Amino acid sequence: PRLDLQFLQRFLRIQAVLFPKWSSQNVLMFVTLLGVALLEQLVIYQVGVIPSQYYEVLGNKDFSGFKNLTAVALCLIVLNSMLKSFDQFICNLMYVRWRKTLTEYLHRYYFQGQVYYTLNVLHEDIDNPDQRISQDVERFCRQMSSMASKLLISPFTLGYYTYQCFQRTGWLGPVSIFVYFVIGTIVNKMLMSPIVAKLVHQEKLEGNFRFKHMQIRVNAEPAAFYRAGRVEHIRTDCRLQSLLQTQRELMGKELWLYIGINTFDYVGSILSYVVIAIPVFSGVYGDLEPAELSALVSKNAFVSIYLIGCFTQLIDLSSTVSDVAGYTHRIGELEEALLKLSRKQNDCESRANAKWNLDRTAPGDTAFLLERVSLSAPSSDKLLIKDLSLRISQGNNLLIVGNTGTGKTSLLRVLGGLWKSTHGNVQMLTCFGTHGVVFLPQRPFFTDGTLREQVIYPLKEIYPVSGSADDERILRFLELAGLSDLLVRTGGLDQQVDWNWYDILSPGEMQRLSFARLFYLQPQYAVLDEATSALTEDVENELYRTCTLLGMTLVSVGHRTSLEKFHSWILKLCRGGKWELTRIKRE
Ligand SMILES: Nc1ncnc2c1ncn2[C@@H]1O[C@H](COP(=O)(O)OP(=O)(O)OP(=O)(O)O)[C@@H](O)[C@H]1O
Repeated sequence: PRLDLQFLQRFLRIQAVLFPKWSSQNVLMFVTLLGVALLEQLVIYQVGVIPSQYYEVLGNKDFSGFKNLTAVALCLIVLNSMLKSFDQFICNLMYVRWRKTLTEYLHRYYFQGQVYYTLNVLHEDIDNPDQRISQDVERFCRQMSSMASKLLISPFTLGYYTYQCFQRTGWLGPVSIFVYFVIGTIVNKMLMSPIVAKLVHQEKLEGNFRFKHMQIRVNAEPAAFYRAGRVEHIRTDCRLQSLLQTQRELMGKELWLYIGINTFDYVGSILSYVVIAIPVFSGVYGDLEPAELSALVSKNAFVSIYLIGCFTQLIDLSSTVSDVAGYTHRIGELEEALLKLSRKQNDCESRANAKWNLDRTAPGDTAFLLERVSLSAPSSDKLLIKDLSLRISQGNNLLIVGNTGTGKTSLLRVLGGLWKSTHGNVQMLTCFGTHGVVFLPQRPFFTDGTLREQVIYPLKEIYPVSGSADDERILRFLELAGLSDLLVRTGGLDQQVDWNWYDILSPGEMQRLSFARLFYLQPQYAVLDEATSALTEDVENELYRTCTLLGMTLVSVGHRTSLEKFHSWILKLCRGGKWELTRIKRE
């Protein structure tokens, strides 16, 4: 990542997100900021020429002029400070708006379909997408807003003060200042490029460090059983060290940039006097009195110092610009990956729909149709399943068995659309959810919120829309799942709890709660991936019986032979992609 064309393209794309229309709120805020900043500049100019007026009234010993000038100066200063504060306030508001717009934009793609899964599990070229969305976007918007008003106003101030400087010093003043600025910019550009690359790397390491802490937080219990404190301490410190090492290197590179910026600042302040000295020594102001000359010098000095100041401010922004460039690359990379994945997903969906419309050979009671499907694990050549043809239809419960790592869950991933098959055709002829298929993954999933929200998940609202009837259903299904006591612990279905469900439920309780959810959703097809592995055989029997009574067709992965009685087919996966599909005989 550098300050190159790619940076410009990514930056412009982000700007298009931040300012989607001319009438958008962000544009209006920007225009207001421009108005306030311009007004501020007008007042600054008036404040800037006050010292020269003081020279004049003091030189002429004009007391009433002095009083008037002091009154005007006080008013201008109050106005100036108010405008400056407003400027800051609008910048802060813009920061919040930008963050909202950009984060929501990224969320839209991130949570679309299974993009978040693909990005986190299968896409290895994008590191820490969570950190990019939460931290990098925040820093990008903060840095942008901190330089917004300075950047926005600079064309106006540069134009105005160049004209003023030209009027007072002729072409020599503005031209020498411009040349000075161009040299400064070229030097700074060279110093900034390595910083951008380093910053991108530093943010990656920052994400890795945070992830390590998150890993400990989520797995605190198993880690504590292993007495993993010492080893995790070493590993976490190791990540911290490499992060700090990169930060030190970044600071080393920034040192050269700061040397460049400060030299530019101080040489600039001398340059302003050189610009004024030229007409003074060349005799342009030979006929002026000393008081008049000092007033004129003060006025001219303000103009040229201000012009140099404008350029210096731009150069001073170099460190902010290099930060913005770093974050732009990280957010830009994420945006590109998100757009690519969501486009791919849309393509797949439309292709699936096209097939759905054209191919009407599949009977209406079929959920999945697999034709000569082969699949291997992502980024590996290991063949898990070869040429599997299968139809999963209503009433034909299927049990998938096989040794560890033979691809049982992988087959479910293909059915669920998380993975693509390497060969063959997989059709899902039903929908996800209450009228179609619901998956219970191997690791139960809970969200934050009340007990009701856990049971009705992923539905957002009560289903069906009948308050008390729904409550009764939930209570009944919690009882069927053997979780009536949970209701007492939570203090009711809708009691807000501030605990983490993973910490307070045992693995068995988690599986029971997943079943309560399944009963509530009551889909036509239930895909259960070792969903009763933490429960006794008796409880397993109970839960499976309830599923059958509720009319669900089951596709289960499991190791226990006791499961066979609930299924009519058994698919055994063997090593090397081999498989056997047999009908289970009833005694
Ligand atoms: N995201 C992934 N990237 C690469 N390989 C993976 C990924 N997920 C799983 N695998 C590999 O794919 C193979 C099949 O995994 P799968 O989870 O389907 O096994 P399984 O048959 O369900 O095993 P188990 O009985 O232990 O649940 C394993 O060798 C596993 O290491």
